[in-house]
Amino acid sequence: MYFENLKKSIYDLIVETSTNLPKDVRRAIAKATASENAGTRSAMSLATITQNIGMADKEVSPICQDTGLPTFKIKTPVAVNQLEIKAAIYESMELATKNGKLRPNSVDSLTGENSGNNLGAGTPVIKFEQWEKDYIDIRLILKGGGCENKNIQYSLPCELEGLGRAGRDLDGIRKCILHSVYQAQGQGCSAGFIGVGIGGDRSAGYDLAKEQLFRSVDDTNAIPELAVLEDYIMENANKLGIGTMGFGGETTLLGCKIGVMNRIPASFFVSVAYNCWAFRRLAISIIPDTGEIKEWQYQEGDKIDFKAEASKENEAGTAEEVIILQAPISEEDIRQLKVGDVVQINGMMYTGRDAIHKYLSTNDAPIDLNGQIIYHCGPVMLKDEHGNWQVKAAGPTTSIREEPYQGDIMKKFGIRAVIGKGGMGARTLKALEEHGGVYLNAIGGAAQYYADCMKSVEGVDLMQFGIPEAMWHLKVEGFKAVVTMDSHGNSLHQDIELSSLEKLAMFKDRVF
Ligand SMILES: O=C(O)C[C@H](O)C(=O)O
Ligand code: SF4
Repeated sequence: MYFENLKKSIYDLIVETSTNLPKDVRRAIAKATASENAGTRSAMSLATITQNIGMADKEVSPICQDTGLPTFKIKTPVAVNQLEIKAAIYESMELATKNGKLRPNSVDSLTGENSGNNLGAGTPVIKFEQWEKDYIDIRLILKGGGCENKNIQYSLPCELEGLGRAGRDLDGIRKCILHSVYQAQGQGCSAGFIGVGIGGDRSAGYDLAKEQLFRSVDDTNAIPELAVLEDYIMENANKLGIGTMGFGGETTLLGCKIGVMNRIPASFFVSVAYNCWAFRRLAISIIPDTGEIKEWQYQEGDKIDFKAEASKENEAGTAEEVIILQAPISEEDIRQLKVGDVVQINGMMYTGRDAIHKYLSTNDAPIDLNGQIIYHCGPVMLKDEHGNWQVKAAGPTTSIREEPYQGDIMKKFGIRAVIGKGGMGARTLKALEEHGGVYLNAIGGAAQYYADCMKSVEGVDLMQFGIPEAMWHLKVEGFKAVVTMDSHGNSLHQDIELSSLEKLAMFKDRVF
């Protein structure tokens, strides 16, 4: 019975972590929502984000389609069998994947094959420690790939754009942390949380940074200098004006937690783990005799119940002037769109992410893409009892990874719009101008909100790349996005990057 109970406890932890955002994270997001100016793109995005949190909770479905690299940190009393816990984790992971609570996310790095059940070499990550207490503590974080890609490690001393020299002292650390927020821009689905590790070697530094993400958002650092630094960063990183999704705005950072460990004389690392707003981490205490849950962690304070229904702000943001797009779209219509326009898509779109872009660069498309819309998205899909595919979660993925291919592919196949998040670079911008195309920024992490817009799955191609990477043919209704790169050479991402760099430079002078 112990093993069955243990499996159930871990399964519940996985489902809860994937679908129900912790109380402290909700409060931070509510605070950001309250401070954003009404009518801005950031306010509209936050309204979508909070609605999405409510929907995930209500439907017990993933908050974001990228359920990340599941990382378990476990503390056990001395006599507990750790191998049994590992076995229970494997079985629970498989079941949670089968039930659509986790996306199959474990990919063979050499062959590209998705294992389909979230198990494989190095996945999930499981780390054990022993302790003197009489219960088992299991912590889980589901940290998505987009924010993981924005982690950064500095080796001091170094030169930082906008900030100049960062030396081997508290002030140098301050500069690195501010720079880490700047370099993430909106790509890790800002506003984000950061965990910082000072010291260690390269791997211990990152471990320490990630460990900070397990601290409660509301706690105060026990080391006075670091408590001051955390407050300083929270106040000043929010002056960078990057805002939600990088649309500009008041809140760029939702939390900053800093830890320190010793280093060796030659090395001085500052490691930063960036986590998106979809900050999914929870913990349980387990009774070692029965395997049952004794207590859920992170339960302090009020729980803000975000509504699963559209709010006024969300409607207001879209109602002012929504442009309806329906594919196939003509070049003429696309050239009318300008940065800042809010669009609503009705009709067909086709998913395509990393594997598809690489494939399309050297192969024919499986369907006619002339005038069509490509959606950078790796959804969570499940078959219903009739064998039909259902979209379970389907927010955008970070588009910049497709930068080497995007412009050429749009021209080659006549694609008129791509949807993703975080924006794209100069090469794509040039192609949008030459060919007549737009980049549409969807709200990152709003996987339930977008899944709800998907009215039917009309087909799928290239399934050999696995569920997240296949080309899904989706019929949508009321799919909201913002034009952030147009065919006239304008890019909101470029503008925000420049203006935030100018603001970053205001923090050049010594503070500590
Ligand atoms: O893999 C995904 O679906 C999204 C990813 O987490 C991202 O932020 O790009
Ligand atoms: S899509 Fe955004 S919210 Fe989802 S895991 Fe990636 S960074 Fe996080």
